Amino acid sequence: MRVLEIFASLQGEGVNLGKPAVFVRLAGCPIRCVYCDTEYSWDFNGGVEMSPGEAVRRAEELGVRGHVVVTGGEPLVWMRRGLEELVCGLRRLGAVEVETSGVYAPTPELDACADFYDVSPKLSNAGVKAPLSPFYPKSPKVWFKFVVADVADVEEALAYVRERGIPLDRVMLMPMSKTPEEHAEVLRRIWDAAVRAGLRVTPRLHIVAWGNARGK
Ligand SMILES: C[S@@+](CC[C@H](N)C(=O)[O-])C[C@H]1O[C@@H](n2cnc3c(N)ncnc32)[C@H](O)[C@@H]1O
Ligand SMILES: Nc1nc2[nH]cc(C(=O)O)c2c(=O)[nH]1
Ligand code: SF4
Ligand SMILES: [Mg+2]
Repeated sequence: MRVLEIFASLQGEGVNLGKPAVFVRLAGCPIRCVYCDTEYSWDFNGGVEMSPGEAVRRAEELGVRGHVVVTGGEPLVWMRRGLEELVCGLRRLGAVEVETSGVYAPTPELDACADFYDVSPKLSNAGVKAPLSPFYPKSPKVWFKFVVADVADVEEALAYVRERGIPLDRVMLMPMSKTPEEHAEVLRRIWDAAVRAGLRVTPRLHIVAWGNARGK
């Protein structure tokens, strides 16, 4: 598999917000959302070739225990090519959270080792066709994060979850942002709409602290 970066940071988003964690970012994404803050991850030939065992060893060397985040790119493109071994191996460091668009259902072998799925379904603001796999609304390990930039996006997210029977307490709105200024501006823009919709909001801690810096 091709690994872009392995680093220690705080989980900046979602249900595990604020937890110290090791991040393993895999290369390659075919989805290409217009707002993507990680465009450098799209290239499938990016990063370095690494066995799952070697990636686990490097993650372990960083010394952080308790939580691991596997992300990308779209990490699930590596299913049956090492992702299952990686996620199962990383469990000796702590709980493993997989960040995914939700387009691909996990293999049973991946599902056996993943503790959380942090699924970010694509609304019309992503400008792509990326249908959600029916696996996710039914899984007890799933939390959804919808990237929103304005009131219309919040309303679209609410309609999206209602249509699919996704429980509202599993859903979070996340401000579309790459800078602290944009983060604050979008939060203010969506705040009242989130209250009206009854939807929880997750900030993006790393964006507030560092902007869109690599390795944070
Ligand atoms: C880079 S993606 C990698 C995982 C997977 N490809 C996905 O989209 O969930 C990690 C997270 O960043 C979010 N994200 C990407 N660009 C963003 C932006 N400009 N503002 C807010 N969230 C963004 C995605 O929605 C996703 O939750
Ligand atoms: N601190 C921090 N938290 C994150 N949570 C999910 C991330 C990702 O890019 O998938 C991410 C990231 O890039 N940085
Ligand atoms: S699916 Fe994730 S990594 Fe791929 S373009 Fe969209 S936000 Fe970026
Ligand atoms: Mg990120």
